[in-house]
Amino acid sequence: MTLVIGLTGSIASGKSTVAKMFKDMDIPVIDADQISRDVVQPGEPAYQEIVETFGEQVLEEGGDLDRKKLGKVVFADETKRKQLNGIVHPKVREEMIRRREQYKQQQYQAVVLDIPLLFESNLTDYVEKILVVYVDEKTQLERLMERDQSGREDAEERIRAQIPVKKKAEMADAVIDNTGTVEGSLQQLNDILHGWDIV
Ligand SMILES: Nc1ncnc2c1ncn2[C@@H]1O[C@H](COP(=O)(O)OP(=O)(O)OP(=O)(O)O)[C@@H](O)[C@H]1O
Repeated sequence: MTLVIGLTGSIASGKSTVAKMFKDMDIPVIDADQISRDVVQPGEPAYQEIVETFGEQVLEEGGDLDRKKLGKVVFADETKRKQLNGIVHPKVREEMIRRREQYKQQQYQAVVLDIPLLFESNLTDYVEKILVVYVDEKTQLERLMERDQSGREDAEERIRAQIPVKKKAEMADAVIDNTGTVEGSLQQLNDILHGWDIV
């Protein structure tokens, strides 16, 4: 039996860092953000629908989707944003499930669905265990500003746009506190996986 683990957290809490630990253990990781970029590539299912809905103004010269322009078009308009999500989200979900089932068939011990907005998008039923990567607020802000070279206000606003990571931790089956060192977080991950009878 393959254990399906949902990996989530908040912006800059350390999800990618923990996802890499899973990959290093040869546990496959399905990356929702990557898939949401894949499904809008020319020739892929969501691409045509987006062009039909929003027009060629959202394309780059070479025909690729211009994500920045599209972002601008939907940013200020909730109806359009919903329209876009209505096109993209089902395709992303479909692809995540397809890959999840593939890994199950291959009888991996575990498969990880890396979904930053697992709670916000109500995808908790897609997984069996929820693992939240937590970090305290001060460290989160510092790491976000450092990584993205962004100002305090901008970083605070992006953090506020998601459910607070403390709240997510309360809804998790297991929590990694990534406020300390990466080595410390790896130790916590190993302990959690032992508890789930993996590796
Ligand atoms: N334990 C740690 N100690 C020091 N720095 C860390 C630690 N964990 C992560 N970082 C750094 O903090 C930043 C955020 O980590 P990471 O990119 O893994 O977060 P994330 O949750 O995937 O973020 P996002 O959702 O924004 O993509 C990165 O620059 C990363 O190198």
